[in-house]
Amino acid sequence: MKELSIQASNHLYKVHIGSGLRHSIGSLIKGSYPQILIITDSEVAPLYLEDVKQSFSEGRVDTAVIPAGEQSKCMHQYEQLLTACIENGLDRNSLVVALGGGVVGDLAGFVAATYMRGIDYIQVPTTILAHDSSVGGKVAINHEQGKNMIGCFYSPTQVLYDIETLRTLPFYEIRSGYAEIVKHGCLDNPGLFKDVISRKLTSDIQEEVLIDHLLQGIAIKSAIVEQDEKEKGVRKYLNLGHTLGHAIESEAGYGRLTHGEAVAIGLLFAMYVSREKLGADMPITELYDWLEQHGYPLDALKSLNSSHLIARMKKDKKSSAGIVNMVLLQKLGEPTMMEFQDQELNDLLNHFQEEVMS
Ligand SMILES: NC(=O)c1ccc[n+]([C@@H]2O[C@H](COP(=O)([O-])OP(=O)(O)OC[C@H]3O[C@@H](n4cnc5c(N)ncnc54)[C@H](O)[C@@H]3O)[C@@H](O)[C@H]2O)c1
Ligand SMILES: O=C(O)C(=O)C[C@@H](O)[C@H](O)[C@H](O)COP(=O)(O)O
Ligand SMILES: [Zn+2]
Repeated sequence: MKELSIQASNHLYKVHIGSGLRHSIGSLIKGSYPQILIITDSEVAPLYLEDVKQSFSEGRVDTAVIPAGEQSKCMHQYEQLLTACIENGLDRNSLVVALGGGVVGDLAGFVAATYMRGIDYIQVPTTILAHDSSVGGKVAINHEQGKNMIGCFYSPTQVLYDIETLRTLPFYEIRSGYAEIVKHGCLDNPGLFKDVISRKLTSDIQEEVLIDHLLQGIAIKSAIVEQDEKEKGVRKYLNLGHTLGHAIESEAGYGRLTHGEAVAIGLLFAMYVSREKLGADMPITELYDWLEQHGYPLDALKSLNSSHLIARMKKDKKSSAGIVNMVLLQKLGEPTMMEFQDQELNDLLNHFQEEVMS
């Protein structure tokens, strides 16, 4: 089992990565909780809920299952889960277990953050993408007008990552998760970026390779989060590819593209803008070819209206007074921020479509 520690503002928590951990969640948890609510989704439940439930030998364990998919990161599911907390009699000594991908993690984390003004929760990630979402403490639900608009910073007390669960992911969820690994490489480890895009992803990636990529991604993320938990400065860099990515997700309709697919298009755009505005030498063609080879839906942008996308980018959390603030790269491994007015962004988006995406 591999282990990493992350220093949050008010506690230190560990990330454990290993094979088959789901069978030992109950015994790996630090502290004792008389009452536990496991929150998961309708696709993960038949696969892993019983294993996790059985791992608890003491305490009352209740479960709540939300419909799988991005649309569940919403006010309705949030309210239903709070009702489940109340009806199951959870109190301030109870624990929420978020068993699933980023949707369950963000939603269950937000429930834990707000129920009785905050109770403990642990993340039990089951997707590759959740190497990113399970650490750092950003928890949220979406609003029709924008991703993660309602949320807070609230770190888990532990992250228990059972690598064996990743074996049941469909291929498009593997590539979705890899978009955030590519992002982490672009931000702080050009070697990781180059390693990933030199590979052909398959459904049976070697376990050692996968663990190595996940650990490198988590290490990059946690180093940034430890410096700036509440995103006053350098944490904004973790949003590379998300200014356009989030606009695509909400404009297309939540769940039409996966988060990673939208971020992948956003990464290409960030590289394109970095080249145009900073003269940066960017591996745009290499990344494009790798994404295309793996079937990322690169033509999704064509069907979306540019001015609608810009309006959505202006509502991004990094924007201020309607001025869009994008993460760019001076070179691989050297992120920076730049502000954009609508017209310039509109021109860049149109040229990007013509020069890179067509
Ligand atoms: N909080 C953060 O820092 C952060 C970081 C990155 C992304 N996110 C959020 O994470 C979400 C995306 O997360 P995701 O990609 O994990 O999506 P997800 O949670 O929707 O999971 C993807 C799909 O895979 C299924 N699934 C999950 N685990 C499985 C398994 N082991 N085997 C088979 N199927 C499985 C799910 O049921 C779902 O249908 C987005 O809402 C995004 O905004 C948050
Ligand atoms: O942890 C962060 O900080 C990130 O930006 C990681 C992103 O991958 C993630 O998608 C995050 O939820 C985006 O946050 P948001 O504040 O832009 O909604
Ligand atoms: Zn993301």
